[in-house]
Amino acid sequence: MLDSYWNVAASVGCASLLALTIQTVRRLFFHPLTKYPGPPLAAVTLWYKAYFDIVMDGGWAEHLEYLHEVYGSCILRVAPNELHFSDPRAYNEIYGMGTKYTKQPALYSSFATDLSVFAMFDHHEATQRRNLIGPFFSRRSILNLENAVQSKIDLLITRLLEYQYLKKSANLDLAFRSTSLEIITSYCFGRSSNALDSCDFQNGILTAIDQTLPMIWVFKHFPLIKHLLLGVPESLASILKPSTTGILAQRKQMGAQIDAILKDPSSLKHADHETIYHYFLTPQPENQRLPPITREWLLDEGLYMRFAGSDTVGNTCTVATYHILANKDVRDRLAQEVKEAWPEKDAPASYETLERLPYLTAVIKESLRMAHGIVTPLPRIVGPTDVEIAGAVIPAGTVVSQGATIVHRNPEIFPEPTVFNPERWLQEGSQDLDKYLVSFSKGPRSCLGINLAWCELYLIIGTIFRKLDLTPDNATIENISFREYFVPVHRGRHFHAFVKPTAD
Ligand code: HEM
Repeated sequence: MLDSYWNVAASVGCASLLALTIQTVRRLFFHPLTKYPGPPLAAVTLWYKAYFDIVMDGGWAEHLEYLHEVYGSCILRVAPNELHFSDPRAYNEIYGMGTKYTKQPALYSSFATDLSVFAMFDHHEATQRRNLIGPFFSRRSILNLENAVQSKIDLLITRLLEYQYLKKSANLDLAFRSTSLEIITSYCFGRSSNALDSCDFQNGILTAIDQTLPMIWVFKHFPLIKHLLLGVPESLASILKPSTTGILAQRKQMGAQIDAILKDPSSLKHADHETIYHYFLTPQPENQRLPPITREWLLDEGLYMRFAGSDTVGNTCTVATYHILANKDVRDRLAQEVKEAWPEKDAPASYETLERLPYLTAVIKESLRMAHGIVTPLPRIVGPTDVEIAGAVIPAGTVVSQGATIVHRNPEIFPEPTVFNPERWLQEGSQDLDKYLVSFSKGPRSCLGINLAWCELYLIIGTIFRKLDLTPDNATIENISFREYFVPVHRGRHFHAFVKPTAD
């Protein structure tokens, strides 16, 4: 009896080994991507990438830069069925207008917001959903709700000014993330996150986001874990893995808000301004009818919006402030320009006034370049037929991507890429650089919140450097170095500064 078990086990073992050997040989020598250079291990197995994502603590984007240097090629095979491009002209061919490549489900399902527009794969469905949400983030809507944004920035300034009496420096990383979180929560949902009221800007939602982010690589490479942790009762999931409590707490809190609205949609009439719920719950024209709007759909969309709108803007403001304070010339020129346009600092300055300032605009563009926006290369599946990218024929079904960090750090486009140099955006012919600023991505799946993001960046950076005199507290570049968890995650000591009001 025991013998027959051993025989079965040995046969299964041999068959598995044989299958693995055949797969390895096929991937190495007979795969359509064989002609592209890259690490052989990456061509054979997805565990190569998993190692850099999980074990190297969000180290994939950094490793890609190293690989392009080592192999000296602008197209690399970085997984059995995946190519990464470093030639910046490829960016438009992968993501630009007119492309209809599908987002790669393996990555976009890792965020536990499967029903959001962000995680939609079908091009037609995503376009329909974007058309529904788009007007809410149009420039006109942003201008209408500018006061709601400005009032949160005024609160930020008040909170930061308290630090002059506390005799300690303020954590600007948390302060900016709290501000963008508060803005997106109020703008989209008509509620306050209370993030700007919490002591030293420490608050539950940011903690939950920080707990959730490291899980995305685990969920991507081990999807079963995601289903198990999110499928079991809440109390059990948090015992199994405390970092899921963040996701569960967020779902619970926003779920309660959605339940209240679905129970009594007329409560929306009392909101201070329009929210995304007004858009979603307004009956659509017959010819554009979307699938029925469910609680789960609203929940996934809301959770993604809150994530998309908070860390991205907050991180860009932190990177901007770090570099402006580290460069006296930049700081002086910026402060002077803003002061000239906004002489009475206690009177409000509008977004439209600030966006006309050329130096402030250049500072924001340079900050977006150095903050990158989303640091994970955004994977797309090409098809339905073979296509040409960067002059090479790419077989249908191949996953392709180009990281924003690769474009933003290209010395041929941005000489001395590690230097914060707003002047590069003001030189003759610099309009051509705009097409290489890819922080918001490009084309049909580019950022839906871009208008709100620009408005926030102008108002936050303009107001900070008009009203506050900041002195960095032991700042080093490590304060803004990051690990790649889709968005940049700052691991070390956060960027802190002492705060005083400006003289006039
Ligand atoms: C500096 C700030 C921001 C940056 C750099 C940024 C960047 C990006 C990028 C690169 C994408 C494409 C992601 C992908 O293809 O996987 C994206 C998508 C998206 N962003 Fe933003 N974003 C910012 C702010 C915002 C804000 C304030 C919102 C408002 C809610 C927002 C909402 C979205 C949404 C809904 C998508 C998904 C669009 C789709 O999949 O079709 N973003 N963003």
